[in-house]
Amino acid sequence: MDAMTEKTAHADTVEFYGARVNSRLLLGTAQYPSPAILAEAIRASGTEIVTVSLRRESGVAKSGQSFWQIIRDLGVKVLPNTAGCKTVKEAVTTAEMARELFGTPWVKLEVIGEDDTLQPDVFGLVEAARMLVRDGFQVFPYTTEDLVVAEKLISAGCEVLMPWGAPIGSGRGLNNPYGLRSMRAHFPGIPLVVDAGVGVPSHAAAAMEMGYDAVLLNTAVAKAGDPVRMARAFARAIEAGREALIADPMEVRDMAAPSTPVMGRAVLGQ
Ligand SMILES: CC(=O)[C@@H](O)[C@H](O)COP(=O)(O)O
Repeated sequence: MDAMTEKTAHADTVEFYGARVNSRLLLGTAQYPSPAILAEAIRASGTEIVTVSLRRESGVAKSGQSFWQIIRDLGVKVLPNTAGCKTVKEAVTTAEMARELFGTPWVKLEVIGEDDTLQPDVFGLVEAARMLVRDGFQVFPYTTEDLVVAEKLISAGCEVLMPWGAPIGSGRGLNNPYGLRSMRAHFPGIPLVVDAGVGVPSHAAAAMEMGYDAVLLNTAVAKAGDPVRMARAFARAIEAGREALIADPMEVRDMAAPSTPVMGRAVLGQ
C-alpha cells in the first residue's frame, strides 16, 4: 500500500445518525463467559458501539450493575436493542424504557416474527419504526434483504438499515449474497450493516468486500473458545475486507489468463 492509500484507508470512518466512528465492527454483549472476558473482548475488537439488551439489564439487577459499569468504563457508545420482542407494542415500550435507562435516542429495533429462524416480522418492524421515529428515536432496524421493506423503512425515517446475514445465533454467514449485493447497489447512500448470523471472520470480510458499511455480531465472539482472540480476528477481517473494497478488486473471469506473461520460448535440454 502506498503512503496515499494508507492515509485514505486510515481516514475511512463511518457515520450513523451524525455520529462518526472509526471501527466498522458493532459488538453484542450477551452470552460471554464472564464480565471480564466481555470487557477484554470489547477492547480487543476496537469497537466503538456495543449493543445492549434492556431485558438483560432489568432482569439481573446485580450483575446488571457491574455490566453497566464495565460498558461505562470502556467509553463505548451504547446501542440499546429490543431483542426478543415479538409485537409492535412490546418493541416500542422496550425502546422507550431503553431511552430512559441509557439516555440515547438510538435503538436497534428487533420485532421477531418467527421462532425457528428469529426472522424479523417486517410488517411489525415498519410500523414500530414509524412510531419510534415520530417519537424522536434514531432507529437501526434489524430487517431482511427485501428491497420493498427497506424502502418502507426509509420512508418511515430510518437512516440506517441492518439486513440479516443469517438467522441470529446460527453462524451461517451470508445466506443470500445476491440479495445483500442488490441491497447495497439499490441504496448506495444509506449506511448498511450486516447484522446477525455471522459465524467466522471471513463472513464479515465478505460483507465488507460487498461494500457494506459495517457488521454487527455477537454469538461468534461470545461463544468462541477464546472470545478475546476471536474479537481481534473479526476486527482484522473487517479492516481487510474494507481495505480490499477500497483497493478495487480485479474482475472475475471465466477463462484463465496467464499471470506470468511469457516472451518467446525457452530452449531446454539441448
Ligand atoms: C446482540 C444482537 O443484537 C443480536 O440480536 C444480533 O442480531 C447478533 O446476532 P448474532 O448473535 O448471530 O451475531
